[in-house]
Amino acid sequence: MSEFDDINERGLVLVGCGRMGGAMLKGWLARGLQPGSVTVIDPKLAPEWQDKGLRVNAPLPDNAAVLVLAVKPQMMADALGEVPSLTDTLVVSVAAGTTIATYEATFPNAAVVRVMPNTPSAIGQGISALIGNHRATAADLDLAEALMRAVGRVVRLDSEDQMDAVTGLSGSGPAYVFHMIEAMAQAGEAEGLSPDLALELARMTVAGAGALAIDADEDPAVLRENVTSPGGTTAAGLRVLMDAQDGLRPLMTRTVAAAAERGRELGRNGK
Ligand SMILES: NC(=O)C1=CN([C@@H]2O[C@H](COP(=O)(O)OP(=O)(O)OC[C@H]3O[C@@H](n4cnc5c(N)ncnc54)[C@H](O)[C@@H]3O)[C@@H](O)[C@H]2O)C=CC1
Ligand SMILES: O=C(O)[C@@H]1CCC=N1
Repeated sequence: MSEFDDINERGLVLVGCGRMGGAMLKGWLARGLQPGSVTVIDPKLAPEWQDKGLRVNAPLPDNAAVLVLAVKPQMMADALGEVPSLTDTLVVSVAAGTTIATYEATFPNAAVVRVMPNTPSAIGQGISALIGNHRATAADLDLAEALMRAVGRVVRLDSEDQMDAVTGLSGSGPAYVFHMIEAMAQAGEAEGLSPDLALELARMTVAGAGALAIDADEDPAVLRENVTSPGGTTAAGLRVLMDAQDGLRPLMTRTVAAAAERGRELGRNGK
C-alpha cells in the first residue's frame, strides 16, 4: 500500500521535465511511483530520462490520476493546447504567475491545485506552497501534498493572492541565497583569501547556518545574537548589514517585491 497506488494504477502525466519537473519526478520515483505509470511530455527531454522505463512523448492515458504542468509560464498556452480534455484528472501546476482561472478556462470541470515549489526539491529539501480551486476536494489536496512531500516540506495557503509573494520569497529565494554565497566569497577574496578557499568558507557557512536555523529551537534573531559578541567582529559587520537605510532588510524587501510583482504581471498577461 503506497500513497501513489491510485497514480500507479491510472497514471501521471508530466508536461515539462526540465529543472523543476525533473526534480519532482526524481523524488516521486524514489518514493515508489512506478516509471511505467508516468507519461512525460517534453519535446527536449534530457537524455538522463530516456532509459528509465517512463512513457516518453507517448499518447496520454484516458483517465490519468494527475496531470502535472511544469513548463515555463510563457509556454503554458501552447502546452495546454496539446492536452486533450480530461476526465476526473487532478491538474497540478507549478508555474509562476499562471492563475488557477487560466487552467479552469482549459479544463472547466477539473480540480486544480496550484503549487509553488523551489529547486532544493532536487535533493528532497524543497518547500512547496499549494492552494486548490473550488473543485479540489480534501482528497485532491492530500494527493497534491503527498506528491510535493516527496521532494520536501509543504505548506497550504488560504488564498491564491498569497502565491506571488510565496513565489518572490521561497520560489525565487534559492537564487538570492546562491547570490549571497557568491557575494560573501567575493568579499572574502577582497580581504585576501584565495577564490577556492573563500568559496568553500562561504558555501559551508550558508549551508551550516541554514541547517542550524532548521534544527535549533531558537528564532533566527537569537541565533544571530549568539554569534554576536559585544564589541566584537560580528557586531562591526552587522552594523553595515543591518543599516536601516542601506542594509539587507530594505534591499530584501525590494527584491521580494520585484519578484512578486513579476509573478503578478505573468498572471495578468502570461509573458
Ligand atoms: N526553476 C525554479 O526554480 C522554479 C520553477 N518553477 C516553475 O516551473 C516551471 C518550469 O521551470 P523550469 O523547470 O525551471 O524550466 P525548464 O526550462 O528547466 O523546464 C521546462 C521544460 O518544459 C519543456 N517544454 C517547453 N515547451 C513544452 C511543451 N509545449 N510541452 C511540453 N514540454 C515543454 C522544455 O523542453 C523544458 O524541458 C516554470 O513555470 C517555473 O515558473 C517553480 C518554482 C521554482
Ligand atoms: O524565476 C522564475 O520565474 C521561477 C519561478 C520561481 C523560481 N523560478
